[in-house]
Amino acid sequence: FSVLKAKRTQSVEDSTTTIRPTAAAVFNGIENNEEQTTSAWDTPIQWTTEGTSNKPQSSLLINCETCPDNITCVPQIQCPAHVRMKDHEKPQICDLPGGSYGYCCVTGQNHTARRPGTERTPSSDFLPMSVVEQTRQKFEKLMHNVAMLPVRRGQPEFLHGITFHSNAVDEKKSFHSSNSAIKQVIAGQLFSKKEDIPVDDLITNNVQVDFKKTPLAHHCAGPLKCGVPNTPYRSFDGICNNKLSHRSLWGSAGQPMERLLPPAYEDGIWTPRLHSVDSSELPGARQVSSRLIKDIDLPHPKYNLLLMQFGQFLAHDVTQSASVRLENGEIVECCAENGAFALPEHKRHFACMPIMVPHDDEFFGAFNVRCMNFVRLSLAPNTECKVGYGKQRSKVTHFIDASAVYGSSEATARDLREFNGGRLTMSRDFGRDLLPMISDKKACESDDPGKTCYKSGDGRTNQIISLITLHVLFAREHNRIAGVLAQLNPHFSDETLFQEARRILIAELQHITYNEFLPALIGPLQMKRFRLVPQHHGYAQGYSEEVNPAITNEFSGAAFRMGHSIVDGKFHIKEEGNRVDETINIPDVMFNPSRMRMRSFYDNMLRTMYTQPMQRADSFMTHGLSRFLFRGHNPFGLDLAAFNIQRGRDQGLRSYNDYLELMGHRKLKSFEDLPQEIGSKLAEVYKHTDDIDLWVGGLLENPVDGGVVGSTFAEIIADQFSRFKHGDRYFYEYNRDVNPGAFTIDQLHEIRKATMARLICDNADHLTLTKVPPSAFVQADFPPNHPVGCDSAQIPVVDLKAWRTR
Ligand code: HEM
Ligand SMILES: [Ca+2]
Repeated sequence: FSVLKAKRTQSVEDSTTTIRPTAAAVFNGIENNEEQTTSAWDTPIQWTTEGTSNKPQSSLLINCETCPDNITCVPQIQCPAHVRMKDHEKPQICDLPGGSYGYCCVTGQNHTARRPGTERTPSSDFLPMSVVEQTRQKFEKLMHNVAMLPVRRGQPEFLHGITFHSNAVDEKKSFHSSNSAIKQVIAGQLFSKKEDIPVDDLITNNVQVDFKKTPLAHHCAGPLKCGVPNTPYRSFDGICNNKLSHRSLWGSAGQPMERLLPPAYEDGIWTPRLHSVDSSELPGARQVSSRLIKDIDLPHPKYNLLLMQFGQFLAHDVTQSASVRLENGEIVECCAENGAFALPEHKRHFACMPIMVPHDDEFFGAFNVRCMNFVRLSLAPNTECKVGYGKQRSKVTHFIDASAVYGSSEATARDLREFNGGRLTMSRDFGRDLLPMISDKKACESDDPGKTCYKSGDGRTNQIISLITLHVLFAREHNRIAGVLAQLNPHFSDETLFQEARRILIAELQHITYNEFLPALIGPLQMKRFRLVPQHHGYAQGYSEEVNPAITNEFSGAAFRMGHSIVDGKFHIKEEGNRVDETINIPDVMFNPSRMRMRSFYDNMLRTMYTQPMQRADSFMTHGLSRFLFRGHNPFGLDLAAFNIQRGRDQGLRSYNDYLELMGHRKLKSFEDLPQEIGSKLAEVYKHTDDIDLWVGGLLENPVDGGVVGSTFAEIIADQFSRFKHGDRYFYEYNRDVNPGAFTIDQLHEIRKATMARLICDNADHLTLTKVPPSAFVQADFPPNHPVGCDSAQIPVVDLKAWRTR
């Protein structure tokens, strides 16, 4: 939005002037809702007890380095309590790196801290047994009184279900823990209705009712004892990253997603946002998608498909939600007769939230599709044993720890290891190393023996062939490192070689993420503001055991799904010499990786990715994803844009407007606050600016300077990567005081040479790929990024001699 953008950059620029005394002055444009309670999820500091408005107008920005202990200067998005404050209560503003400003905030990133004294105490502070019994009855009814129709193999919905699959053991665990969480949610719904608890108290965790002594307490976690707190290698499941026993589960597999703002659940517990602020129904997800998310080909002028593909690989490292499943592990079906209609409500599974397709739909109408299967996400039990809203479960470790390579449990890692020379198991194919084949039928489309599907640490690997290519690249890099370490240190055991290679690979992945990928995506200002820039020398500071590294719903449900817009509908596979050999439509290579076996395909795919432009991050998406997703052999597929919109509502994301406010911007009061073209498009679909779905609003913004996404997504993404850095004790840049597996300064120096280009050089087959652009996420013909030979000084080598121990 150019208008919006102008307003926003203006406020940032303003902050560079020295006379910006109070938050109130800066934010005088922000509405204040007098009716809102002052209950908050964070505790910002007021600079003087009388309130900031008493500060002399000429005072300078406060530099938080001079603040008292445990007060930090954070971007507004990391101090969400300000949203509920009146102007004169707003926290003191302070200097952030990059010439921008933030808020002095006491609790840093703890977004759920309550203000003492504001808790609401219902008639009892424990859950009455009558509610527990009602819960049991309701749950039984939900589980057994409905048609348990599974989705059939061969349907696009089946492949969609694979997206949430990990492995049989984890699926079982997931099923039981999600059921416990659903029971807790039902109890919360019954209890809050009985006690007439306002939604606002529920969504701000302001109700102190525990169910410790009831059967619902099955999953209430006591503090976990972490055996040796200083093991040099991170655990596979991410447990015990945080040394404090009551936070030892933070960031580990199976832990709940957290949130930047309270959920928009209509009942305060788990009912999705389905209504406009004027109480009418929100426009359906498919309507929004078909009206606003068109397929227009706008290639990005600078970045290539490798950036897109690295983004998805990274997304799968840090987040995997799971949909609610049938008891036997099968996928829930909410529609009937191949999507001709939705099952009647009394027959539907409780987790059904089908996407209704209008009869005159521009595409699906012709196929008589009126219903698209959509199943709500499973939940994680409330570990504090308190009545509260449902939190979505993520199955993978939240940290950036190459869990997509090694898995998110020790058992998965074991299954992937060769137990020889520290290596991961690979399959040999025409003398090349590819991933091992998979035997679990639930992870692949077809039983056809001619079709291969591959196994890695992540269940989504076969989703698209370019993703498999990156998985091969990282698995090969692990084995390459293990091989070099074995030569340098012949006395190393298989276990030491494996763990050391893993530690180095994770460090390379983290370095490439923060050094190459993230700056391209969110631009230099956000990198500085959120303190994400890697250092050139020495160890980094900034670890805090207060920072929860958890994925936020806003990140997984909206901001990082910007990636769906940068996908191109086709791969133009070119052999050397620029002759187009094959154009592949992406639905043809979803869960259909047989091309991987062609001898030069791996090289060709890598080259295509760094040569072919990605698409711009905008409100356009290829029909390959919005009409033909996972079509298999069917004439039509699914609509990923509609899924993203429906998923945001399932996850309780608030409207786009609320996130503008969170970042300290003015809310949109009417569609006229937007440039005419965008405003009128949105007004055709939404009734009110408070209804706009976050994913849609975020994609409509202009990119930030030097970045790919608009400022709302840039901030949500920056906040997430700040959690991954400041909340991960094993982050590669930390020294021994923090990180028990810290690198020596010489080793760190080598890790900092890691680039995506070097990874390609070291792990390509070099059959048809000879030269690589030094900035591998930038298009190869974007000057001065001309491809060079792998022995060029422009692509430095990570010298593993720094790991020689004798
Ligand atoms: C290349 C083609 C891609 C396909 C076919 C694909 C497909 C999907 C599907 C089916 C889902 C689940 C949708 C739902 O039911 O909610 C999903 C989720 C997601 N996708 Fe993609 N995606 C692609 C690329 C990307 C890229 C490039 C990114 C980021 C740069 C990305 C980021 C995400 C994220 C963050 C989620 C949510 C994950 C979770 O928490 O469960 N995707 N994608
Ligand atoms: Ca991970």
